[in-house]
Amino acid sequence: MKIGIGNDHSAVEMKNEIKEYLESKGHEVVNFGTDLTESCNYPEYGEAVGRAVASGEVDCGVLICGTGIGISLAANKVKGVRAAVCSEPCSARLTKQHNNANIIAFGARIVGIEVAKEIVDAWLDTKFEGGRHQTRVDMLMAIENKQE
Ligand SMILES: O=C(CO)[C@H](O)[C@H](O)[C@H](O)COP(=O)(O)O
Repeated sequence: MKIGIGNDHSAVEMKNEIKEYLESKGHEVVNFGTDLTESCNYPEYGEAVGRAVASGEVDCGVLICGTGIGISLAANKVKGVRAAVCSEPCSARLTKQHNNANIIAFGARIVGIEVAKEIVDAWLDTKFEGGRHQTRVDMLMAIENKQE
């Protein structure tokens, strides 16, 4: 798979480890995050990965900031994105099965590297179940097209 990865200053080391881990499993990883530990702003990186996923430039995305929350909020502003913050593998598996999340996010200040790898594996190794969940995902995405 071609996977976009993004991060802010709080997650440079974890981004590098996850990128290397994914590459070791045969994935192509495109880095949209910062490689610097100087303070920066997570919306830039969440949006970049969100746009890459929504346009099809990459198949899916991994986002990491301090908590995973801010950067996923940014990605979820992009039409077509379903970014889910997960701090353990069970939720990561379920967000693919039920929500067909196309971006997984987690916090470098919340989970350790081994749990982060388990989260990514659980999400990548799981398939969307469709059926009743497709109805709900369709409803989710239809919210984007409603006029305010
Ligand atoms: O956006 C976040 C929280 O939702 C991320 O955890 C950021 O990484 C965090 O806000 C950065 O905080 P810092 O004090 O500027 O390092």
